[in-house]
Amino acid sequence: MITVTAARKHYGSFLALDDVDIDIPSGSLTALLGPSGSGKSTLLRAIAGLEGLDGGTVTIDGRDVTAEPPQRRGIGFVFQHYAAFKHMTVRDNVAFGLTIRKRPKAEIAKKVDDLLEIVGLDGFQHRYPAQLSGGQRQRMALARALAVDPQVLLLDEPFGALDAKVRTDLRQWLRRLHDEVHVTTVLVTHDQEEALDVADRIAVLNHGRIEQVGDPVTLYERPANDFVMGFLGSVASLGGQLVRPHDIVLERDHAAALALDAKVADSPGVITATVERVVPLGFEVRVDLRADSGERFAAQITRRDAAELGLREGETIHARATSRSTVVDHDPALAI
Ligand SMILES: Nc1ncnc2c1ncn2[C@@H]1O[C@H](COP(=O)(O)OP(=O)(O)OP(=O)(O)O)[C@@H](O)[C@H]1O
Repeated sequence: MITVTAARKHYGSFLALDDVDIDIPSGSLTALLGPSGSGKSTLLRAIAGLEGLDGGTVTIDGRDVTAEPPQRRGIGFVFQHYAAFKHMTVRDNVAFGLTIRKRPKAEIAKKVDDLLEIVGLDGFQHRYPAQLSGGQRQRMALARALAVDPQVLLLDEPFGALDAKVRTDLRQWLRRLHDEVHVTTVLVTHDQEEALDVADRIAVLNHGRIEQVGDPVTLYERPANDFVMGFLGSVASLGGQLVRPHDIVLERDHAAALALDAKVADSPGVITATVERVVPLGFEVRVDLRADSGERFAAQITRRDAAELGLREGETIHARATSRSTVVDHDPALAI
């Protein structure tokens, strides 16, 4: 378990970490998610020991490492732009941490072979970093970080510089790798889809503070506040209330909309709106709407529902958030 308690960090007069408390369970893959400048990297670097804190403590498995340098914290680190040793082969790059620790040659050879297989780079041991793709280089970086059996693996936007398809492949690969090696992993990302896809816990940061920590489903379905709700998925403002676009049901008939089972607290009720656009998104359809009040919002419905409704631009429709709606929980007692 990594425990960060009351972490504070200033850069000049700017407060980058504002009394951050977080527990990261052993064996978890925890994502630090937040917008640019929210303090994710600063928190990760503080756990790594690459950034000193103005106040607060970091413990790893019960050991207070606040005053320890990075090399004594038992961590492996991978950055967005991994600094490989260009003049060394893949094999020697991965072996680096073991070589400087003067491990026996046979042990190093076995370990490197095992790791290259785990990261899917067996057969690449004699290549140089320049002869690898960006995704392969990041996998080599992970193998190198794992070589010294770290207690904790810290990843700062490791796939940030790669194109969308490679990113998606690599994050699924990371999830499988984590299931195999179980090392406590902390991943910094600003991409909510990436966090939802790979992490078993997500901490949402904003302005140097943690807004909420929880598993992806809890954060998506029971966000503690508007910020978390808006950051983890699309939102629509319906009668002044934030709801998920796919939790909005559309009816041609006002009475049918009123009859919908909508046990949502502070339900905005039935909103009468004009269809502005119908946008096919594949399996679903996004319906852009303008309420009589002038408020614009979007509903997301299946193609089948859209076909049944036979929606046309300019028509009037009745919208309601149903009982399945994710409505922000304003009760601070329930906020995690
Ligand atoms: N060495 C530094 N000196 C001054 N300000 C810094 C320094 N490092 C970070 N900051 C500032 O602290 C804030 C938090 O930075 P941090 O890198 O932790 O954010 P982040 O959430 O990781 O953002 P990003 O996704 O853009 O990397 C930012 O406003 C940044 O400009």
